[in-house]
Amino acid sequence: MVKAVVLGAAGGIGQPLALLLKANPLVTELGLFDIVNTPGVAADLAHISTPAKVEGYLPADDGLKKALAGADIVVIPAGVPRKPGMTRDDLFKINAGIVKDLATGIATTAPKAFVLVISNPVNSTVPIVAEVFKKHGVYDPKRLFGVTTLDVVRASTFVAEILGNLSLSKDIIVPVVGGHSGVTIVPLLSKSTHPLPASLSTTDYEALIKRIQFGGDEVVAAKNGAGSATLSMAYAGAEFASKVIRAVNGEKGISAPSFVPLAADPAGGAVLTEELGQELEFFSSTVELGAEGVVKINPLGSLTDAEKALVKAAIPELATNIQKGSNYVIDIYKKEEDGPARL
Ligand SMILES: NC(=O)C1=CN([C@@H]2O[C@H](COP(=O)(O)OP(=O)(O)OC[C@H]3O[C@@H](n4cnc5c(N)ncnc54)[C@H](O)[C@@H]3O)[C@@H](O)[C@H]2O)C=CC1
Ligand SMILES: O=C([O-])CC(=O)C(=O)O
Repeated sequence: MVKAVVLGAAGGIGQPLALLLKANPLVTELGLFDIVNTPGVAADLAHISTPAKVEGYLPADDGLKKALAGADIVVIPAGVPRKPGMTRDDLFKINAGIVKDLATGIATTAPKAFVLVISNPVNSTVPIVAEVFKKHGVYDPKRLFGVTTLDVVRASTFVAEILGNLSLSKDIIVPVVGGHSGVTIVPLLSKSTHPLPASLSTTDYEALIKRIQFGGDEVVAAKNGAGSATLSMAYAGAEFASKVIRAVNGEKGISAPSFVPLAADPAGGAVLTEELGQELEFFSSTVELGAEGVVKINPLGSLTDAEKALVKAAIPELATNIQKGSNYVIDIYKKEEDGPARL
């Protein structure tokens, strides 16, 4: 029995993600929460002949609480997407508050759920969820994930394109580490299951790295003001959610890159910190999954000089993004504790 909940379920990602979760036979209950339109989305999905019982909720009448009651896994694609010319960090102003409020709902209603954060900027929204959970005394770093699967999916696709065989893409695994924005996205192409052609020029190699790092911009530009990746993200989110569900159900040997707290695996986290040469509270690396969430954070291992340079370039922005997310919540709680300013 698995109850999956989507927060932001009526959106561009939320709807196709809910569809893919409804199509997953391992999901037996599907809770859909959004500030608009969830009754319609739920009624529509409920006619699909798969096991999951679907229910849609709006904020009225404690809808968030009802949606989250008994949740095993909560996926969060709530929030605004980018328009051309914006960075993911430009979304912080609006999305930070949305994610903080939803995280508060999870902390109070479903504190044991696995939480998969899609809302951007992921490098900051995951720390936001962590701080909310810490405040409520329910923080389990093994259960919190920033969804970076779309970077992995893109890397597989773009490498398959270069190899001239798209049908290979489902087997191609390229670890993509770091974070989820621009230079913080670090594809480790030397570790691809399918090596690039030896004839690939340095220019083409660098173009491939850039394309993986800025794949999101490609979609934002093509949508021309109508949002960012939704369908590929729904696919990626459903893939990652399915891995977490399978691992929780006892399947062994499941791993995937994800932006996780290094505290989820202190020993693995220490090795990674040594490799990075700097302490970061969160980093995306390949993690091994089990019934309780993260079992092991894998080290980066041996890297080419070019990859070492990419990791080095990612760290300052990543550190800033993480701090921004944590401070946002810490400052709010501090102000609440201090009480209203005296006149
Ligand atoms: N992690 C990743 O790789 C990716 C992340 N994203 C991010 O996902 C987020 C959603 O993108 P889209 O689905 O395209 O946007 P969208 O605007 O189509 O949908 C967002 C949904 O969130 C809902 N929402 C807003 N405030 C809410 C609240 N307080 N509670 C519940 N629902 C709320 C809206 O009503 C809307 O239905 C954006 O922040 C985007 O940047 C997008 C693509 C990839
Ligand atoms: O680019 C965006 O804003 C959405 C996103 O995170 C992606 O497509 O990777």
